[in-house]
Amino acid sequence: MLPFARVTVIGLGLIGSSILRAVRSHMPTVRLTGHDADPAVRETVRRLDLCDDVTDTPGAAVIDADLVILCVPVGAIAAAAESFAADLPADAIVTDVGGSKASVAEALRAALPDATIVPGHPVAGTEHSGPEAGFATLFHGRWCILTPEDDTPEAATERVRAFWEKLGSNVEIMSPKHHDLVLAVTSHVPHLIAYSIVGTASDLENVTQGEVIKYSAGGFRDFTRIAASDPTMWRDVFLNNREAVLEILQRLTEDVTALQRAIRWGDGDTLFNLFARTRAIRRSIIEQGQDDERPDFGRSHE
Ligand SMILES: NC(=O)C1=CN([C@@H]2O[C@H](COP(=O)(O)OP(=O)(O)OC[C@H]3O[C@@H](n4cnc5c(N)ncnc54)[C@H](O)[C@@H]3O)[C@@H](O)[C@H]2O)C=CC1
Ligand SMILES: O=C(O)C(=O)Cc1ccc(O)cc1
Repeated sequence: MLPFARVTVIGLGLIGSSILRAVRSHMPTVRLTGHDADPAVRETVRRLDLCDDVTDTPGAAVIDADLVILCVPVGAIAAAAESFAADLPADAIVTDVGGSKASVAEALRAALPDATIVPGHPVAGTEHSGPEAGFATLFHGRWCILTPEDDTPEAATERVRAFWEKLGSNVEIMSPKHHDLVLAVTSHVPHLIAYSIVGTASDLENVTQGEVIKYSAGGFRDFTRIAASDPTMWRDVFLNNREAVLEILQRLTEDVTALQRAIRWGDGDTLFNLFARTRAIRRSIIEQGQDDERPDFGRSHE
């Protein structure tokens, strides 16, 4: 028994197109409809034949949907939801994939006051964007976090859970506020660090005579991958998770200051103990199969 028969995806970039591909692959009888605000993206999705119908208007896309998934940058969620509000069937469930949750949940509720909404976030992605960057296995073995409201019918949350499990994900339920704090630590601040160090290195290119790029085979290269992530998407994430990101940045600043002091005073024990602890964290992530070095992670398209 499939959780949904007619699924509509609004926003057909990396995540939206990956969902289309994954539904085709895991639930081939589901009728798939897509819409994107950008006509060039709609054309690409038609050419790639990723869904049954690509509509030119958002209203036509949702008119007979039983699940609508918003896959747009979090700053565009309100406008995207408003654009189809008048055509949404009363019994449809609306979800999204935005990387921040508290402000997104509020925007969805304001735009769709009577709808059944189960906000979500697949914690799976890459630094690429657009419909050609998507792939069907993106969600395999990855967490998808759902943040239903207190009065969301449990049956609706369970159907959305079943949908993500069909795509190969593990599903966890938490409050939007807790999601935003956890993701600030594990994803948002790490991206900010990458953007920041690559920017600093680039500013220093005059001093280093081009050697930053030349010798970027080491750890710096990993930072450049993350810092190549979509500028619109990440601008919106930081503006929509301001409180948690600022809280974690404050903690990080204190910890970096402590390391600065250890280096200045030659306190090798402090440095060694931290590095040993962080090495163990990396090893436990790999043991849990949560790293990107899995053979099916789909990086072959890079
Ligand atoms: N990129 C990643 O690794 C991940 C992204 N996310 C979340 O997924 C969402 C989408 O991100 P990506 O797919 O990476 O971005 P993307 O840039 O590849 O695709 C976004 C698409 O949304 C379209 N769009 C923008 N405003 C629209 C509107 N009002 N109506 C219809 N279409 C509209 C754009 O034209 C674009 O094609 C974001 O909210 C992001 O936080 C979640 C997990 C991972
Ligand atoms: O590419 C990477 O390293 C990522 O961290 C992917 C990612 C980006 C944004 C999300 O909300 C979730 C996952």
